[in-house]
Amino acid sequence: MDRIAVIGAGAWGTALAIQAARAGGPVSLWARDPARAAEMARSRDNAAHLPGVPLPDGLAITADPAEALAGATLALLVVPAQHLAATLAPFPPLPPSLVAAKGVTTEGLLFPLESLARIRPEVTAGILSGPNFAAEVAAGLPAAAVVASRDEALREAAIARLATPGFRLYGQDDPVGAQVGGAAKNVIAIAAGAVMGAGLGENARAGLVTRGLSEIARLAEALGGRADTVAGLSGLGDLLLTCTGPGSRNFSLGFALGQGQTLADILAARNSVTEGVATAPALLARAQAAGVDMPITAAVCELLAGRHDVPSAVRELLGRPRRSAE
Ligand SMILES: NC(=O)c1ccc[n+]([C@@H]2O[C@H](COP(=O)([O-])OP(=O)(O)OC[C@H]3O[C@@H](n4cnc5c(N)ncnc54)[C@H](O)[C@@H]3O)[C@@H](O)[C@H]2O)c1
Ligand SMILES: O=P(O)(O)OC[C@H](O)CO
Repeated sequence: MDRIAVIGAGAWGTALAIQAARAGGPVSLWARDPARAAEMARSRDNAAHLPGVPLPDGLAITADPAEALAGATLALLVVPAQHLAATLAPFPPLPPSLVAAKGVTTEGLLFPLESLARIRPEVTAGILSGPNFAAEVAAGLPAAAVVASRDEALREAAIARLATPGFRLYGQDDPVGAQVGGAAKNVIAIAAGAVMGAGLGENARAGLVTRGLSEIARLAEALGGRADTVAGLSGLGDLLLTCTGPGSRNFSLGFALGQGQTLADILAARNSVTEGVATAPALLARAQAAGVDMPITAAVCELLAGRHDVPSAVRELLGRPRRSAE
């Protein structure tokens, strides 16, 4: 079986490496900190990001990019969106790759495949995205996701190598729609959490998530993606998960904001990435550049910047002129 290199040993990279080992065949997992890589290799546990899940024997852990990529025919790039390009810049040539990060960069306003193309335009690439909490995938609980790439051979090879009956992968050819959905759902999840944390009720959340889906679809279409992708696993599916699952870091951050905690205090208590925080203003700027109205994203930006609290952000949203329903 072909070797998979997983680049990034946070919760999701580790879970995907476990899944790749479960699917059969050799797997390398690259962690950026050599001391952490050594500790993970010794203890067979990712104590910092996915504690208590044994790392399978077939999983080699290294902090050396060349060692991680040696012999790999597929790479999964699972570094947070803000750090993807800087992390990969010194790496040796990459094999065909799927990016599993979800976000937009503050610098350059880039979605993950755009970040990758800036530094490695020659790499055949796609997106792996869907409603997937790392801990559940690592535990082998059933999950589904999309492999979105314009390259059919990459889609088929990745699905053949990574899917199992419990991790169902669907190939599709709209990576733009998939990466817009994956990034933007983080922002809408912050909004949903804030509404719930402030006690505004289930009706408010359902309305917000539905309007959130609409604004994601508008942006995806403006950037060349498709509305049917946004209605699928990488859009609606992931929105459902992160706007209702308290295990979502974006939802729980919004919830804490809604309860009146400050952003600084919430972030200080975390050692994990909450992509929606940096992504919200970048997504809004990208949407504005494309002439797309994203009022919920704009409200989340105001909330994160401390310019509005939840009730005033909601009042502003409700006071907007109505569009016809979409
Ligand atoms: N955790 C999940 O359930 C999940 C599921 C699907 C997608 N994702 C996406 O996967 C990506 C990675 O998230 P995660 O949950 O695995 O991370 P995590 O929160 O578990 O860990 C943070 C990761 O960020 C890395 N990091 C921190 N600062 C960095 C820097 N300056 N440069 C490079 N790397 C740095 C750390 O080494 C670590 O690997 C994100 O885009 C996230 O949205 C996560
Ligand atoms: O915990 P979150 O909010 O970062 O969401 C994790 C995944 O993206 C869910 O699909």
